[in-house]
Amino acid sequence: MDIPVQIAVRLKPPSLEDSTQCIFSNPVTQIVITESGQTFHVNRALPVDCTQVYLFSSFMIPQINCFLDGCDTSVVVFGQSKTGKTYTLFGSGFECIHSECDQGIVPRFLTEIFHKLNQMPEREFILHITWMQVVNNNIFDVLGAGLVRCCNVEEAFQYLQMGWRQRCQGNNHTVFTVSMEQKWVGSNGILNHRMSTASFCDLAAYPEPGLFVLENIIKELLAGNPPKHINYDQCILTAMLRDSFGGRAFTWVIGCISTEPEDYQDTLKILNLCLCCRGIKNFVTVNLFADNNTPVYTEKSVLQPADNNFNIQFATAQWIKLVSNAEGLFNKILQSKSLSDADINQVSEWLFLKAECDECLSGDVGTDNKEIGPKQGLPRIAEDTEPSELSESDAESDSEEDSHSETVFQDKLEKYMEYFREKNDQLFADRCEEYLNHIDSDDITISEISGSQSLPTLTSQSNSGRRRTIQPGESLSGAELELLRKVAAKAISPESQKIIIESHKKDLDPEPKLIERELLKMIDSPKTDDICKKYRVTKEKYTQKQILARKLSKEISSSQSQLKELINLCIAKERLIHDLSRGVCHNSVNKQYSEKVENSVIDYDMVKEIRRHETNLKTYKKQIEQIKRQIRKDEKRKNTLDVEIVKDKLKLDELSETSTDVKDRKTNSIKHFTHRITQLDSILKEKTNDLESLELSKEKELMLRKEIKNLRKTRECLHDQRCSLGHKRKIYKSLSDSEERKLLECEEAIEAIDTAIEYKNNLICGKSPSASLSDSQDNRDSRSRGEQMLMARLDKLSHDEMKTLLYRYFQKVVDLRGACAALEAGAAAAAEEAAAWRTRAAAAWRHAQRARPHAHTRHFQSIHKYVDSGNTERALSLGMTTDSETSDDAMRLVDRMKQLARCPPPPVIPSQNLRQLMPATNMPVAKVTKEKNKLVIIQQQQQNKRH
Ligand SMILES: Nc1ncnc2c1ncn2[C@@H]1O[C@H](COP(=O)(O)OP(=O)(O)OP(=O)(O)O)[C@@H](O)[C@H]1O
Repeated sequence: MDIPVQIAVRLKPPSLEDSTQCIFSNPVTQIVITESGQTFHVNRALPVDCTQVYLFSSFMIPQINCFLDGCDTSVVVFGQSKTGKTYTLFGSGFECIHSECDQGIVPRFLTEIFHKLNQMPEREFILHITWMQVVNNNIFDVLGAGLVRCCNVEEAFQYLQMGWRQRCQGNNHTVFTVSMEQKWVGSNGILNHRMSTASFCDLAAYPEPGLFVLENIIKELLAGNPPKHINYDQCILTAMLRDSFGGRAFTWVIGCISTEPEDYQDTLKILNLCLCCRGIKNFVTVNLFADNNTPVYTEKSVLQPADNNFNIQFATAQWIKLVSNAEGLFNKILQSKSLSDADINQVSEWLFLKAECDECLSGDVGTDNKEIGPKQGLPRIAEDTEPSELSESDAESDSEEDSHSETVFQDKLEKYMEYFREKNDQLFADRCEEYLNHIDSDDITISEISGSQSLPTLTSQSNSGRRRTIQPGESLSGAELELLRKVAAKAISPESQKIIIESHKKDLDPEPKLIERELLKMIDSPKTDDICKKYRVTKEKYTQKQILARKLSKEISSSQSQLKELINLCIAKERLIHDLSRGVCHNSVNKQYSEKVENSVIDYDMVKEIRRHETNLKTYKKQIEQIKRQIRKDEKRKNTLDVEIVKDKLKLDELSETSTDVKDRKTNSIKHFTHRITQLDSILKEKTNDLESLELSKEKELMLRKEIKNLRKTRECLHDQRCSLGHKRKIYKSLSDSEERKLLECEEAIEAIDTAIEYKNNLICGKSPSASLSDSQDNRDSRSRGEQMLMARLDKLSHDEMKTLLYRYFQKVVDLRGACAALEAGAAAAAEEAAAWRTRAAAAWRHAQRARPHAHTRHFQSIHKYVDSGNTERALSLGMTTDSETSDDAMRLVDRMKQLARCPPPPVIPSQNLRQLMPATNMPVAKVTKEKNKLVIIQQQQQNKRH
């Protein structure tokens, strides 16, 4: 099985506590990160304070189990000088003064191996150690005795102590090897014979030449797809590490690195080399001996064939029971729907094979078999059922013995029944628990399955077990494959296992993974886009590979069932041939000569028949070979696909992790920026408002100034008009009515324009126009209710309405002024007339003085006095009382007075009073002048008041 080289990175603790660290590791995410942010994904990122125990337990247990199961293992330590390579592999030393806690991987490995072997007394083992050093491409045996046999841990430690003392110090490579041969008979009666080697290599630091050669080989291996021939014999080191890189060992590479900034470049080099190793795939297999898996019978069983026969029959019966139990259990598990697709396939296949077995056992195999007899037994152990026929013949020869053996048989039957029932129940309970644990946590330790007891059950679970019957020792058994699969699963790190489970789960779940959805939804950015793209491409590949793997599984299982059919046919044929041959022999040996002649024709036919069957058998065997080759090819392809799927899954996970990181960082920065933007936005809004108001006020000011300018122009025009009209009136002493009105309009308009200019000036100066225009509290208080209502109404008028109203008032004012002027003129004429009359009255008086007595004089004097003072009523009343002899002039005077009394002089309306018609009666009057480019505003309200 292809298992990638596994990588662990160990950081050497900084020499000083407060010294700066330029490399960090995250044991949770298994990432080593440099100060520049460069990340290295490894299988184990060990913490800087990682103890020797932690290091050992974090990845060496699966290696030990693998080694015990017959696989080669390897630990290779890379690193610059003084980074703890030797410390990691061996510890600080093996003298009494050295603490056990400091023991490195090698002593712990030896301790654990001997401990486990002690727990498995059924295993015979021979364990050897070697300790070699490569100094300048020369090999140097540290122990001086080549392979050294160790029977127990104490012996091993003695050699360790010795080697530690004898080893060469300096920059050289050290290779420590433990090789072990094991033999044991499994509870299934199968002899297991395995050989495994564990090598531990403490590599020299750069620039040792062998290291460069190794580096090149690693790169060659990495680039070689399909694998090309690698020349390992370039130097001693690479020859020794042949199995560790691109070979058959289950390899862990440990990168020992320094965290000191001055070693940064060297550290990066080591990390990159480690990462290169990660891409190498080793083909790990169980090293089986050529004589493995052949049934082994104990002495007793050889001596008592009848008992053995019985045992086999009984075992067959129990086996059938066991298989039925398993069937029930599998059906239950299938119904629970908690299995992945691959598991469902496996279980379905198992059930299918079971059904086939049932058919076979019920005697419906074929006509050939039927001819032979009813006792078929299981196809795989068909030859073992032969002794049953023997027992028949024995029965004929010795019937007495039979009756005795029947009682013994009954006793034994009961004993074995009890024993098998117990065993069966226990086995199933164990398997069931293991299986459920596997479903729950996917965390079966290899040690659980590596024991000899677990093998039969695993064989029963695996269809590949059939291959053993076909070609013993040539390929791996189902149990072994299962074991390797689990070793591979263990070796891939718990994270990868999770991924596999996830991927299985996902197959059942049509909903895409959350992270995937999230990833696809991610915010657009070049980096995220790239990740998304990569993720999609990898995902597509991954899905295709999964489909292909499933297809291959199906193909394999159909080939296997085909194979099974053919094997059954072969067995049947062999039996037939065997029986026919026996028949021929029997004829030729036992019969008389005459009978022989009689039967020679029959024999001839039988021989022909045998030949025919033999030809058929050959064809079947050829087909079997072909199918086997095909299966092997498919399985290899599937294994490669499986590894690729796991790799893709890892890649997908990495990508999703990266994208999550990017996304998190992005979200954080987006949050930060959003906050900042909100802040800036509010500031901007404030500033914009200020600016707007400033701009507005500037614009407004400009507008106002423009308006004032225009108003002034209009005022000038009006003023000109007024002047010309006034001039005309001066010249011609009077004006036409329309001209008079025009003059008044001009004057009023000029006054209105002045007010408007004053108003706009107020606005420019920043005085609230409303303050000047709107009614102040005083005004409001002083107003009558009617006025207040009127003001309220005016406030609600629209612009146009206000314009119309103002225009009307303007016309009214002009009208009033016109009327006023007319009245003034009338009054002036009347005054003139009164003066004329007074002159005439005086003349008349003088005339009367001369003609009348003094009494009248006083009377007329008082009349005149009242007329002069304007008290016409009084003058009139006096006039009434005048004598009848009063002159005609006096009478005319009286008439005129009466006329004047009926038309009193019109009241003079000062023009400024017209302003009171406007709502703002106390509008401030400001005089705006320019003085050295500054506006000087003189408040004139007081003056107005005085007016
Ligand atoms: N993780 C660690 N914890 C405690 N001590 C350590 C650690 N790593 C290394 N040391 C100590 O650092 C020193 C150097 O370690 P070691 O000799 O193992 O380095 P090295 O890489 O094998 O060096 P060289 O290449 O020269 O053989 C030793 O004294 C060892 O005890």
